[in-house]
Amino acid sequence: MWRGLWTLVARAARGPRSPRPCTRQGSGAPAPGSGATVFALSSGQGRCGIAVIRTSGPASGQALRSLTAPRDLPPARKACLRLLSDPRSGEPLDRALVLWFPGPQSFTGEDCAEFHVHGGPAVVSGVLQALGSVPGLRPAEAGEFTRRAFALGKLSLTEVEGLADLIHAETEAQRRQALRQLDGELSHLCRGWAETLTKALAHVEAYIDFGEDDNLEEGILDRADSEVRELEVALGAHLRDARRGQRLRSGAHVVVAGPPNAGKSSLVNLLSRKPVSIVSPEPGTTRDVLETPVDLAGFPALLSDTAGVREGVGPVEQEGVRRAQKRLEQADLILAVLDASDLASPSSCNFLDTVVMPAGAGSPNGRSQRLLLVLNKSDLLPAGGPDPSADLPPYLLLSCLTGEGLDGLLEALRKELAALCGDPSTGPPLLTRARHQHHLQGCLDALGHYKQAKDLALAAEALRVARGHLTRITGGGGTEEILDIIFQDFCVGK
Ligand SMILES: Nc1nc2c(ncn2[C@@H]2O[C@H](COP(=O)(O)OP(=O)(O)OP(=O)(O)O)[C@@H](O)[C@H]2O)c(=O)[nH]1
Ligand SMILES: [K+]
Ligand SMILES: [Mg+2]
Repeated sequence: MWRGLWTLVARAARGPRSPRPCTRQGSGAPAPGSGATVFALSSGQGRCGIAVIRTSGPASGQALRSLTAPRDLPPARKACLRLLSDPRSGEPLDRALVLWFPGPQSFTGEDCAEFHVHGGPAVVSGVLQALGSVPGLRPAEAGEFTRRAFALGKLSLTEVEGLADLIHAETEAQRRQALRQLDGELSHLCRGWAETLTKALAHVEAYIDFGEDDNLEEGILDRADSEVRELEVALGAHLRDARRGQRLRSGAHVVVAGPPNAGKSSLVNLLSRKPVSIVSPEPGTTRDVLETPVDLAGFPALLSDTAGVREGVGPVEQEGVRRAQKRLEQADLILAVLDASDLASPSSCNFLDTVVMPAGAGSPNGRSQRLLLVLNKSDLLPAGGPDPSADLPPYLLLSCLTGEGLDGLLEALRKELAALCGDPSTGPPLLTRARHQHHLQGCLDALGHYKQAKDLALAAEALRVARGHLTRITGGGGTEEILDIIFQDFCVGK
């Protein structure tokens, strides 16, 4: 009987289809293994000290031999100095380091070669042209190296996404998150969850096949139920965190708001270290929402400058105020700016009552919004600090003019953003894309169907659907359509 059960475990683990086919069709670039060997410049464009050109495919060894003298292959994975010359004319092109990576121990899993040449444009184009003349070689499409690595099982889909994010990472926190994803933490987690479902499915199928059999382990369906319950809790916890990884990838929305002339635009310019917004003593200078991507204390953010909130103004400014309010509703974090020397003015009081206080108590739609209150122009304050009669929530003092208080503000921002985006160096791996969130939710919904299923066949089917969602996160079965989207992010040579 136990043998019967383990056959089922194995069958369920294999699933209805092989999860990782070795060749893929219909995904833009030609399927790997189709015989073509590709080459591209993999380092950046332009004049540089060293440029790296690489090839991947069965003719890589031939390409290396055709361009180098002596014409033997260097030892695997060892850099060797070689004279490169054009195989057609014999003309010397460069003296360069070459590397030979026989498959499958290479980035793509295929035979690969690397040429580390001097980075001048003429050398690079000479070597690229020489490679193009070798039979069986053609230029690589954008992302084709990584695509081949994925197709040959060298990288999972989440690792591919991590690699794309690493190439585009602009802040420290983004780099940390991308590196963790590239290291396979998210794929590992998803595979573990999928295994749990495989076990639960095996138990249900065993009961379907041998339910009447006395030899079947007792409580086998209860075991499946408790596995599903544990998984639901784990998935729920990750989904609650879902927006954090995405914020870290694309930047948290930080909206600078306040009454006219409080110094909002001055603060935006200070934080972004460039003159993004016009600053002037005239109230109502900023009329539209101005967005600028910034690195705030190591976290990526999209900073929005907005029109000063006040009433009784002309139609254009009124529209600016309406847009400011709309943007406030979408903010992940509000930077509320008031003029410290003007706290008793009607516009300051109005802003405190309508924006600052409600944010602390939970916004109208029930979810509380993060807000930092900044009292700007501290240089204008008397020695005793801001007007003690103003009943204020916790605040930070700042002078955009002198820069005093900026360090304190940056530290407060770092804490807020770490809470919003999650700390990429600790804790469980984050879901970095809407795609991950979609499949986790799909998995959770299917587990709901499992619990409500009226018969065991439907219950088993629900588990298969749930597991299908998890395997699609890491790139198993039916992901062709998203491959193109993901590989669009890659440049030629990656
Ligand atoms: N003394 C002093 N003046 C400041 C400080 N910050 C800004 N200002 C001045 O305050 C005036 C208004 O600054 P802005 O940055 O244009 O203010 P704003 O809130 O964007 O104004 P609107 O866009 O019109 O709503 C300008 O003259 C600034 O030079 C500060 O810390 N100290
Ligand atoms: K102004
Ligand atoms: Mg302004």
